[in-house]
Amino acid sequence: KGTTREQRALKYLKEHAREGDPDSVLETFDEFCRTQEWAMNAAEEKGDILDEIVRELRPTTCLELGTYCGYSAVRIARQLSPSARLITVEVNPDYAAVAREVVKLAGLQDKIEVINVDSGDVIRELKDKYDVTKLDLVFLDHWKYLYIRDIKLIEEEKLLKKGSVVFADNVIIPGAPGYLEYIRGSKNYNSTFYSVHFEYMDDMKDGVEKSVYIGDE
Ligand SMILES: Cn1cnc(CNC(=O)c2cc(-c3ccc(F)cc3)cc(O)c2O)c1
Ligand SMILES: [Mg+2]
Repeated sequence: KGTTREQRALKYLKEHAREGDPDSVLETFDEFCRTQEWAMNAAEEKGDILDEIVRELRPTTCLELGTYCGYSAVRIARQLSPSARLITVEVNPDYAAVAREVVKLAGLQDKIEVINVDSGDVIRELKDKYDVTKLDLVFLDHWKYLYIRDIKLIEEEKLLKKGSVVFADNVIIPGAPGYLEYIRGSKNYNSTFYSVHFEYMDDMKDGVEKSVYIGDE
């Protein structure tokens, strides 16, 4: 059919979601994934935990690694205060293009910046090029073997402060063993594991890990 799954999802959203309404975009995307085609959104139980973290933390500067189609970017940004913002990084240009459309459809383009680069490059530029001083929330949802590389880069750049939260998806499926070992073994974090269902699959279990930074600034 010449279209990709991501393009079909975007078409469905444009046809069925209420423009400018983030909740409608998310509900419609969940409907698409439940009735038409599965997609790797941090949805349902994972999204509920993400919602709770954002509500409690009230972050002003958020970083997401692994935008995909923008589902979790919209989920995070819909709860951000007026001056708060989310920088979301996607290495795949086709995904980034779809994500920008989804963000626009949700009316959140003033809160979300989608950057189409490799996360390893952009983390070093956040301070100088993206005017970031500290990150209040980091959401890891990109290639699972890169979680450990990128959290170390974030620490090296001194981008975390006491209370910053690092939230990681898929620590069971596909799994991020190196990352889990590192973050749980580090004295700079208090980590909590949540056993959750895999997105849109009631008979599969995954896990997410919430780590609060308590180390030196
Ligand atoms: C292509 N690509 C662009 N970004 C990424 C990073 N995300 C993932 O890899 C990812 C993968 C899965 C998953 C898919 C199939 C399967 F059978 C089991 C697990 C679930 C997720 O929630 C993910 O975040 C991959
Ligand atoms: Mg994921």
